[in-house]
Amino acid sequence: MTTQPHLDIDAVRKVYGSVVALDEVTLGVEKGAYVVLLGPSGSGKTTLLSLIGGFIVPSSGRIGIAGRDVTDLSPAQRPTTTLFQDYALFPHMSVANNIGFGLKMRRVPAAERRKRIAAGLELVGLGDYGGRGIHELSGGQRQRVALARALVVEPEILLLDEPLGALDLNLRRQMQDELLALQRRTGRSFVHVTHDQEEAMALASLIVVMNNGRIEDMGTPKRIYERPATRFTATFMGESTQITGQVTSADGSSSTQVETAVGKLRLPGTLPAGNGVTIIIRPENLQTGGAGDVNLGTARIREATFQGAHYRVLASSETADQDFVLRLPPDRQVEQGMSLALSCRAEHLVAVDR
Ligand SMILES: Nc1ncnc2c1ncn2[C@@H]1O[C@H](COP(=O)(O)OP(=O)(O)OP(=O)(O)O)[C@@H](O)[C@H]1O
Repeated sequence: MTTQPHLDIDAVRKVYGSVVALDEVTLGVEKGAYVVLLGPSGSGKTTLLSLIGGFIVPSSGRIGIAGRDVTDLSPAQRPTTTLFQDYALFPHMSVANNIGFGLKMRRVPAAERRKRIAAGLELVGLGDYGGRGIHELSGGQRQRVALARALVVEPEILLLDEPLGALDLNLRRQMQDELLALQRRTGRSFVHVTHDQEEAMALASLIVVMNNGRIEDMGTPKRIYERPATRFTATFMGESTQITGQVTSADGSSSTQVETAVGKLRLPGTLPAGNGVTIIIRPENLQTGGAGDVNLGTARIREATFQGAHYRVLASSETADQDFVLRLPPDRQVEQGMSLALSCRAEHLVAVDR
C-alpha cells in the first residue's frame, strides 16, 4: 500500500486564455515540511499557492490535503490559512480580535477562543499586546500578529506569500529565524513563496524551483545548491563558473571526460558520449596554486571586491575565452592583473545539460 503525501498535488494545470500559468505540476509533500516555492517573477509560484489555498480553481488536476480531496472546496472549507504580504490585518480591531477573527468565523465558543488567542499571543512573543491597536505596532509586530492569526485555527498547512518582502534586511533575517522556530514548535506544514534564493536556503526543508509554470528542480537546499539538476537551477541558486564542453568518452568506467576550452576535464559519473554539457563550479570550490586534482589553467584577476569574510574574484583564463568566479581568503594579497593557477576537485564539477 502506498501512503498519500500530506499535500498531494496531482497533474495540476492552470490556464488563463493562451497563458499557461502552471503546466501539469505534480508534487507530494510530507507533513511538517517547510516547502519553499522559489522562482523568478511569472514562474507560477503564486498561482500554485493560490490553487492550494483554493483562491483559484485548476483548469485540470487534483489537490489533496491530509488524505482529503480539496479540489472543489472553497478557501474557508480547506484546512489551510494564508499569510499575505500586506498581512491584511483589520486596522479597527485590537490585536486580540485580529488573532481571534478566524476562530470566530469558525464559530469557536468564546471561552475556547480566549484561550487560543492567549496561546497565539504567547506563541509569537506578544503576550502583553492583546489590547493594543494595530496602528500601535511595528512592522515586525504586525507580521507576528498575522502569523498568530493564521496559526490559531490550527491549519494543516500554512501558506505564506512573500511574507517578508516588505521588511528591511535585518528584520527579515530575524523573522526568518522566528518562522523556522514557529514551524518547528507547531509541527505544521508551511508552504512559502519567495524569489529570494538566500531566504529559500535559510528556511526550506524542501526547495521547489519553478520556471515557466513548471517544476524545474526539487530537493534539499544543500542538494539543490551543490548538485543542481539544470543550468537554470544552478544559475538561480547563486554564482558559479560555467564551462561548456562536449562529452568525449564514456569509457565504461565510472567517470566521464569532457572536452572544454580549458582542457579535458574528468568528472565522476557516466554521461552519453557526444552530449553537449555545461560544467558548474561553485566559487568556494575553485582553488588556487594547484591544490585540486583537476587543472583549469591560469587566469588573470579582472576584478576583486572585498566582502568581509572573503574576496569575490572575477578572473579570465589566459589561454581561452573562459571566465571564472571564485573566493579568496581576506588575508590573501589580491590585485587586479595577478595571475592565478586554478584547479578544483573532480567531485566539485557538476555537469548539466547545456
Ligand atoms: N489572473 C490572471 N490572468 C492572466 N494571467 C495571469 C493571471 N494570474 C497570473 N497570470 C500569469 O501566469 C503566470 C504565472 O504568474 P504567477 O503570479 O503565478 O507568477 P509568480 O511566480 O508568482 O510571479 P511573481 O513573483 O511576480 O509574483 C504569469 O505569466 C502571469 O502573467
